Amino acid sequence: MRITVVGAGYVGLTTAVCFAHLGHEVLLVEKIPLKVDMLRRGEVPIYEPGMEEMLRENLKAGRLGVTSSLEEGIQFSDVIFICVGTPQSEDGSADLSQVEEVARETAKLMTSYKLLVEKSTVPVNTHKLIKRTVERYLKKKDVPYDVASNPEFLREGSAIRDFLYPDRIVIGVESERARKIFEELYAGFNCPIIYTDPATAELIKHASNSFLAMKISYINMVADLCEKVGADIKLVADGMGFDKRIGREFLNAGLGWGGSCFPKDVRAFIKMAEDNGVDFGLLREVEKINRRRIERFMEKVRSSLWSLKGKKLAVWGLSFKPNTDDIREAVSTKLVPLLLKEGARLVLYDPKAMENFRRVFPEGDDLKYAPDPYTAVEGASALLILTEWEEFQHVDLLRVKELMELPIVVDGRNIYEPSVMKQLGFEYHCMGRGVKEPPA
Ligand SMILES: NC(=O)c1ccc[n+]([C@@H]2O[C@H](COP(=O)([O-])OP(=O)(O)OC[C@H]3O[C@@H](n4cnc5c(N)ncnc54)[C@H](O)[C@@H]3O)[C@@H](O)[C@H]2O)c1
Ligand SMILES: O=c1ccn([C@@H]2O[C@H](COP(=O)(O)OP(=O)(O)O[C@H]3O[C@H](CO)[C@@H](O)[C@H](O)[C@H]3O)[C@@H](O)[C@H]2O)c(=O)[nH]1
Repeated sequence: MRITVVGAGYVGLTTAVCFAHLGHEVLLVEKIPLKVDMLRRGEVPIYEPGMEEMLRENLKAGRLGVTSSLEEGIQFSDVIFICVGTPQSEDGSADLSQVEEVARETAKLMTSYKLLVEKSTVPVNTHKLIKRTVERYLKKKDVPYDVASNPEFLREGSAIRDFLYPDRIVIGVESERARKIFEELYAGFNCPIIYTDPATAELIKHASNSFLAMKISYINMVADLCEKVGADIKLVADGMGFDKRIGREFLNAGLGWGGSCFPKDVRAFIKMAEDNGVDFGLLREVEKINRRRIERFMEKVRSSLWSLKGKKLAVWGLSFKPNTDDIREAVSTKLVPLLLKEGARLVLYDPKAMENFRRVFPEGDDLKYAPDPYTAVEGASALLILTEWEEFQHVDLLRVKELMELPIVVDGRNIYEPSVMKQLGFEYHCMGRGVKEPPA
């Protein structure tokens, strides 16, 4: 089948590359010329494991093209996936201007049937706004079209796997013609495919994201309690997670949730509920708990070091989670300014996100970037861990200890075993876990 994908961000690029991989003919439309040039050369503007290889393979096979012309995209196929950004507006709601623009420009160019698919995360009933826009801008009023919702659930860092092997596919359609197109498109997928109305599909996406954020905030509160009573949050999460109704995923306590999705989507869901007369106080609390994680971590840093003034601190991990170079709403972007404000001198290291971070936080007298984790800890009074990159599991901790001025580690992601760290001679602070003394 021929498919047009508009927007070459995490979602659009993954959608385009994966559909091409599955044998469809895909044209990817991106409005930033620099991105178009890079993609045509087989270069990926973001770090996403496996993406570059798959992009090159599909460009070479001629199944995937990249253009900056929406007109070309509209002429290319009948199925237009809208994958543009829906960032947060000042009042917390989703800014739908990019979606509106695509709907408007598509309508102006449409001369035959099109299926417009919302893949971006949008508030409930956005499909109605798209329809209204299309009606307004259609040059010939009798051109048939459908608008459908097919929300995307992929995670950054595992985007390709999540797209190709999803837990479920959700499709909100209003016509048999649109449904048939989706049936053909997703024919090879071996997972539940839920056909519903567009409003329900739009809500499934938001309800899922907010639920996951709630799960993390919940476990973070339990982690605080664990610290007070001497229990171990990892074991509590394991014990809860074996219950199939709960599940172990998204029960990792620590610095809380960030990224380009949860913060803006939880906010948008609260606003959406409020606009519809529903007070979602529960989610406001979920946000509040998440904001407090930063302060909880700072308390640990302060109490382990007394004053931060003039102290050299190493920071490992800047991306909002491992396997991505994305620093949008990453805890690092909030913690680094706080640490600098309290007088600390920082040396930062991240396997992939340093370039992005440096653009926002340029190097200065008190802020340096290290080429590897060992250089970062040289002479440091403490090591702070903000992201659980796999690489940190494999460092030589004895070498780390030797390089540091003081062997203090404040781990915001619980990546090491407290008892092992103690044996190695570290003063190890983590989130919700104490060092268990061996039984007498
Ligand atoms: N990032 C994720 O992991 C993820 C996962 C699921 C859903 N989502 C949702 O999907 C949507 C896209 O997210 P993203 O992270 O890919 O966004 P992004 O900001 O990384 O990418 C959006 C891209 O669309 C392009 N664009 C905007 N208007 C355009 C137009 N008129 N024509 C062509 N290109 C245009 C932008 O230049 C940009 O490259 C959002 O609604 C997001 O909430 C994101
Ligand atoms: O047990 C956990 C799991 C995650 N996180 C944090 O939660 C945030 C989000 O993580 P994750 O969900 O893995 O990343 P995203 O790529 O933002 O993906 C989320 O947001 C996407 C955009 O809507 C959805 O498509 C995905 O299903 C949803 O998981 C990150 O800061 C993680 O560090 C935790 O603190 N503890």
